[in-house]
Amino acid sequence: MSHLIDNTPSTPGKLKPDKSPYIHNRFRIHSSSFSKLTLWCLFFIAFILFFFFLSLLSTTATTPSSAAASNRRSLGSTWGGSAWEKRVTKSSRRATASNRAVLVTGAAGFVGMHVSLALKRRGDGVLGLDNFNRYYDLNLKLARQRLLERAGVFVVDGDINDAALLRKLFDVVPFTHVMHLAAQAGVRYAMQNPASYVHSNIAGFVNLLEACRSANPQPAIVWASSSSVYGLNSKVPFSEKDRTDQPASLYAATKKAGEEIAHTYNHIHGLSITGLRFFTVYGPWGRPDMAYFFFTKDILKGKQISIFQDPDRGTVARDFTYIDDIVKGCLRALDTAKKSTGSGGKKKGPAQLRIFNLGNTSPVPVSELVTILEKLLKVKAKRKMVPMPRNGDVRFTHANISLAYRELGYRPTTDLETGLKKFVRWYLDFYPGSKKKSAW
Ligand SMILES: O=C(O)[C@H]1O[C@H](OP(=O)(O)OP(=O)(O)OC[C@H]2O[C@@H](n3ccc(=O)[nH]c3=O)[C@H](O)[C@@H]2O)[C@H](O)[C@@H](O)[C@H]1O
Repeated sequence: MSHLIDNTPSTPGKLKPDKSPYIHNRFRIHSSSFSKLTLWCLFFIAFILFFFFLSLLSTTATTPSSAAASNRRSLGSTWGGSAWEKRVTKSSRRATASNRAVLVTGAAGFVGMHVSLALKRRGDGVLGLDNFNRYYDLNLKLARQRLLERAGVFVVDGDINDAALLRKLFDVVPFTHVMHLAAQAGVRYAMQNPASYVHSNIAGFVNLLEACRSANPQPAIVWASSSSVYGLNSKVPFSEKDRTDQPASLYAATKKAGEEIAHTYNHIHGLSITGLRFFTVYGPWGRPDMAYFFFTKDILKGKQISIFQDPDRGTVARDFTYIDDIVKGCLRALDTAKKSTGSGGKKKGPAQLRIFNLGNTSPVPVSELVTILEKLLKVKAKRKMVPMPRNGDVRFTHANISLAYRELGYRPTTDLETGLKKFVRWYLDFYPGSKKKSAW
């Protein structure tokens, strides 16, 4: 130890002069073996770095598989591999009587699940796609997925913003149709998370249309617009020819933007596109963020519910439409959709572009909805009448469905009480403890 102490500099940058030849020699011997060791270490490090950068280069190269891999990482889903491809192919295989292979986006969603089941039941090839986001209870989405799985519908876990995934799906399956139901829904949530509406309803929709226009053959597209596009329009009932340039929520604005984007892709690329304006869809397996759903939950819990009232004209009402009627409308839209005219990204001629209202044509005040729920649940609601907040809601919706009737043969048959009865039966079955906890 002493020699080391002896050689410590007394002045910065200087070594003390060597006093012993022994020490001097040892130092020389050490320093020469040290420099050899350093050299070898440097070689070794350079060698490792060389291979590290080589592997980095090969993973970031823009080959489809590496792009897919990086997309997968960034979007948090997992897809790919031969077992996965087999499931995709099997699910998309149509029965002999059908000539349709349908990609259903938002398949683990409310309308998506019902439409997928109906398509599968009649023999169409059906592949689901869903990003399983956490906007509402994931367990409900997973339960829908299990139901679909049992019916032979595979739901791919992925996002419509994942271009590589969409490319892959169209490579594996020549889809004849796309039923696009994936969206960020809810009119009031847009105040909290506007970006999610832009992400799903605009960026995601464009990404999907890009995949469709490049696909060969190009599929025909049927997609979910919304009654909310009528916004502040006061002319009733709402007809497809009425004004849709006064949206009352960002949700409505993104759906309206979707309609304009659809026009562009139809015009430039020859995609056949049908937009369906759904009017407040309800029923079994519904969305927990919707009023009829959380009213049921809160009434059973004995919690107070807020019923919105218009400060000027009182009644707030909706043209509530039962899920089975909506499903029939979706299937009719699919069956009457003409083929897209483009191929390989090039338009070959004018293509079909349609928009339809799918409503029930009989608006019901929200207070009446609550009265029906009270009767079905046998529990009195704790009502609080509050002025309708100006955060996305509109006072009234009422669909004119004559165009859908004429061209699709769409005719809704379920009144609100009948539909809610089916919803309540499902709810009590799905949440078995909820009735016992009620204030009844
Ligand atoms: O047709 C559509 O295009 C949209 O339908 C649905 O929107 P809405 O018609 O607004 O349904 P929903 O929220 O169930 O409110 C129902 C009624 O309860 C009233 N309402 C609501 C909440 C509350 O606390 N109190 C209340 O009175 C409220 O004022 C309203 O009158 C979808 O969510 C939407 O994604 C979109 O698809």
